[in-house]
Amino acid sequence: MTQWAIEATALTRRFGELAAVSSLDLQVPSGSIYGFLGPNGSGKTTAIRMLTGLLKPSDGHVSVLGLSLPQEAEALKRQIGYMTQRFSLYEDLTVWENLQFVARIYSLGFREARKRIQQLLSTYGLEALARQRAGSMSGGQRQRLALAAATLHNPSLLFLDEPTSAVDPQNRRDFWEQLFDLCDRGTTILVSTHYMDEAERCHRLAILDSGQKRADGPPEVLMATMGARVVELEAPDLRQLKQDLLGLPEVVSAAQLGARLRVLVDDRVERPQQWLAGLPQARMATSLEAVRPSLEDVFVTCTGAAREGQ
Ligand SMILES: Nc1ncnc2c1ncn2[C@@H]1O[C@H](COP(=O)(O)OP(=O)(O)OP(=O)(O)O)[C@@H](O)[C@H]1O
Repeated sequence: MTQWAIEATALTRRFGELAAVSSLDLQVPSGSIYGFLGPNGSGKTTAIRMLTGLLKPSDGHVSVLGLSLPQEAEALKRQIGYMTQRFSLYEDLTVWENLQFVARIYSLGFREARKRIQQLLSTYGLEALARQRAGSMSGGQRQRLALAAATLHNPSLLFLDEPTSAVDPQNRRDFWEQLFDLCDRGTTILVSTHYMDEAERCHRLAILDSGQKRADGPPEVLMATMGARVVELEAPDLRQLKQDLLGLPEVVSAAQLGARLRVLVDDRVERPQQWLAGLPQARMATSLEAVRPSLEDVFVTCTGAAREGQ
């Protein structure tokens, strides 16, 4: 196995005037869970489609599992699994029939298919639903079926495009347990999401915005090196305080969270807590607390989202 499951250099896809993905450099380590974090329209699906060989890049080089794309896309197909954003199985077929259909696509023999399907039904808690039509299942059940279908042929690389957008928090947690199980068994996973908590579970991630990669690395490194520190304030008039603080060049962003104001202070300010406490704008503050950064803070600092949203 090569060190990198995916390597891309200057990967670009244009649709007319629009650069949906622009000069993307990427290295995804084998055996890890790698995240694409970005808002709607940031280019996550377009990048994934290029990395699966389904969409031709306008520019750049891509190698996936040692195969050059798009030239070797056909050879790649059997080695990857792809769970698309929308449920792409047959709603009129039962769970069993859907999996049988996928097994036929991968030319599994009758016995082999039956064994593998039974295995998958057990892994993904679908045994009792085997004879149920996919169209009548809940979001979480459909998602488990889609994951079973995407992994039926034991791919070494799995692409998941916003897999948890239609499921509740408990199902999301269970789903991530299943991803870690797959990863423990050696599968490399590339997963796109716009949920920050989900991105934080990845071993590494790339932050995408308007088709460009703004940052990449392990979540804890991104949080430690984002160039700002976080202080939460409590005060009587948070809306006014927010406006006042945003006028200061040292303040990267300020966002209200319930009764608190979360302030990102440029890390050139040595003691952000004391600095804020000494500002006349913050004289009414009743509490000031330094807190751990989140990926949302990283996102705000590297995309400039906070200032645009003022
Ligand atoms: N086939 C296409 N033709 C024209 N424009 C496209 C096409 N596919 C995507 N785009 C545009 O490219 C940009 C990136 O879209 P993409 O679907 O890759 O983003 P995304 O991050 O996956 O968004 P979402 O979270 O909404 O799925 C968008 O502006 C989109 O409208």
